[in-house]
Amino acid sequence: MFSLSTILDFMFSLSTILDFMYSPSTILDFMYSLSNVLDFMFSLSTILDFMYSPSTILDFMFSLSTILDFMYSPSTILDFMFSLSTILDFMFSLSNVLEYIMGGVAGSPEAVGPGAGRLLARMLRLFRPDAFHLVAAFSFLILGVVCDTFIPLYQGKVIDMLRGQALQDGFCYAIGQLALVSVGSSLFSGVRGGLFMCALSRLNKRLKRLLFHTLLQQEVHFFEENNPGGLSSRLHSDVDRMGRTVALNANTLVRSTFKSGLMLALMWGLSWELTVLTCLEMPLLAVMQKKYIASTKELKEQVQDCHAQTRDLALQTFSGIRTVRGFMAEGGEQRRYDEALGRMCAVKTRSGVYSAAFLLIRRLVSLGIKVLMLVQARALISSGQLGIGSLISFFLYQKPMTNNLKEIMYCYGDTVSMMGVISKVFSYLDRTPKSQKAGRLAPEELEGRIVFRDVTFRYPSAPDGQPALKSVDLELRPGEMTALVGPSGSGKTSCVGLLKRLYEPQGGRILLDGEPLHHYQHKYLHQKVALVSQNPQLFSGSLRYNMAYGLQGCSAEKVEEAAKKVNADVFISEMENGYDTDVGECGGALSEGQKQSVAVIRALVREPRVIILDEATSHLDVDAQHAVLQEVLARGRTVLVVAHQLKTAEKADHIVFLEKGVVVEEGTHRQLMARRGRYHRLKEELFSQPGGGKLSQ
Ligand SMILES: Nc1ncnc2c1ncn2[C@@H]1O[C@H](COP(=O)(O)OP(=O)(O)OP(=O)(O)O)[C@@H](O)[C@H]1O
Repeated sequence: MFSLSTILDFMFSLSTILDFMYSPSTILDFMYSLSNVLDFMFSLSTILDFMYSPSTILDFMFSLSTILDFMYSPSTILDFMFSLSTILDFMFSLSNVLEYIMGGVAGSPEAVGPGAGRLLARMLRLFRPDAFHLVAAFSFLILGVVCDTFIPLYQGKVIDMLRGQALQDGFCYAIGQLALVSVGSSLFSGVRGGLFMCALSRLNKRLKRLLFHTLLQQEVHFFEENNPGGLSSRLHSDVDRMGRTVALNANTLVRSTFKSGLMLALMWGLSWELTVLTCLEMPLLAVMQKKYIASTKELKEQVQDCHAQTRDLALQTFSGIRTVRGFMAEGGEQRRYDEALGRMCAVKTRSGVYSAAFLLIRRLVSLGIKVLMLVQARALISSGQLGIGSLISFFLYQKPMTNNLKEIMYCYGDTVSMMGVISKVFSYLDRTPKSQKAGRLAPEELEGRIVFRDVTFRYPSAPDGQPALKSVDLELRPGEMTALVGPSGSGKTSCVGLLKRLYEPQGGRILLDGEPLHHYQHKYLHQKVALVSQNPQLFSGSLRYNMAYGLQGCSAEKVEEAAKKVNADVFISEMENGYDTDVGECGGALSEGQKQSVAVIRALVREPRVIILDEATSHLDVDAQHAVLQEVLARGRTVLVVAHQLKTAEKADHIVFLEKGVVVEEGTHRQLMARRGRYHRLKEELFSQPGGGKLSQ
């Protein structure tokens, strides 16, 4: 018998390890199966010990007699249960309060909105491609549950057999059955956990891919309205959370519901009176849970707001560290962060106190029901309607049964708390970009003539609704360099934004070779109309990757040829890895001038017909500036320069002077100076200032 017990011990520990390996994240599952195994091992070893070791017989008898004592003396039961569970309740409530105060709370149950069922159904439909994994997982789940549920029944049977002779004929058979269901329970739940994790990671991949794709399609204004940190967190943590919550909760819900049904049937067979009392607890707790969720909804929202506020504050400070340091604003930022932390702590403490009070009341209700059950059990045993083995079986069912019900309620609360996140993610997935859909036009020959005809444009987020451009008419001719000049805020950058279709005008049209911009293919338009800005955005990767950015199949020769034309090959050849040099995060390993060279090459390799230079060469040396201008103007290209420097505007063939979103003057430098109008006045003003020469003030 000893060796049999050792083999069983070994098998149980092995199956538990396998279980854990297959479902590492399902800690609850693991703990639950572990407790089953432990339960079984405990009862088995107790039974074996009982037969072979007299001292344990005494222990066992003592524990049995304690149970019997409880049955026959209600006052002891009450004393014991009150003292034990009051201590436990108090400790639990205290730890809960502390956990909340220390900031350990996350997630918030929100009231279920009318569309919650629809959202959930849609979320579940996303699992459709994983149907095979899910069917297999649920099959193993049901097998595991069946095994699980029969464990206490066999334990009760074995205990009942002990009351007769030392060894009955069916005793070994009953132990074999018990071992079989225990091993089956661990094995099936392990395989089920593994399959669920597999389905979940596949869903995560699909959902993230889809959301990233949808976000990439949105118009630029969307990214101005939603900060990048928030979007990235939706894409990563929210998608992870919603997948995990729905998958694990569906798993737990099915398992707990099926198991509860099966257990209820077995418990009803043992004693219907005790079963009714057990079931009383559930609706009471459900009503309380609902009330608690409703009353703390606002508080939970406040906790989330506070989290977002502190996160944004830290992000803003870290990303603007140069400004913070430059203006010695560390103290101010620290104060702002401390204040935000203080607000968060206060809200969390309030939320923790509510939660602890709820928990305390819930525990007291559970305790009351337990007392009633013990009183009833005593009456049943006295009248001979219930055997000790059956009562032990019933109690062995009762705890997991209560746990199942708690799990079902937890799943409900957890899923409800995810509704806000799920609906936000779906709202992004459903969002259609507000920009006009690009057409299919992609002519082989493009002259590059741009015409702004009566263009009026207002930024969607403009606070006062004032248009940035009002009835603008202008023409950019091929082979000519046109300069946009005007004071700060006059609308120069807005013209560039419209030309690159980052925004859509509300009135008028922008034509490229006589066709509205949105008639052209998206890829074609951005290849033929290239923008080089003063502070170009570089991405982590090599110089070559950044130069050919967005161009698939761009040859190394083409990149190197463009670099030579603008004298950039000199600094590249001095770098240890040449074109393969890593530019660092956001190009942090390059100087401002080197970044501008990369941006110019990035535009040139596209062989554009229209080039927009937004003070794009301000950090280059004179030779490089000259080389860039020559290359840009070659091949009859249309060039638009946003001129912040006077000398840049003077070089242009045509100057357009903007003020408050209106074209007030245009012509060559000579014509505008002769007219002695706005351009002339600005030039005079600049020359009268020390260090003058900058047009945008
Ligand atoms: N993203 C935006 N959202 C709302 N309003 C904006 C936005 N960008 C610019 N504006 C407003 O539009 C107007 C024109 O701005 P724009 O950037 O086109 O001027 P600019 O001539 O390029 O100025 P600067 O020379 O300083 O770059 C300004 O009144 C500005 O406040």
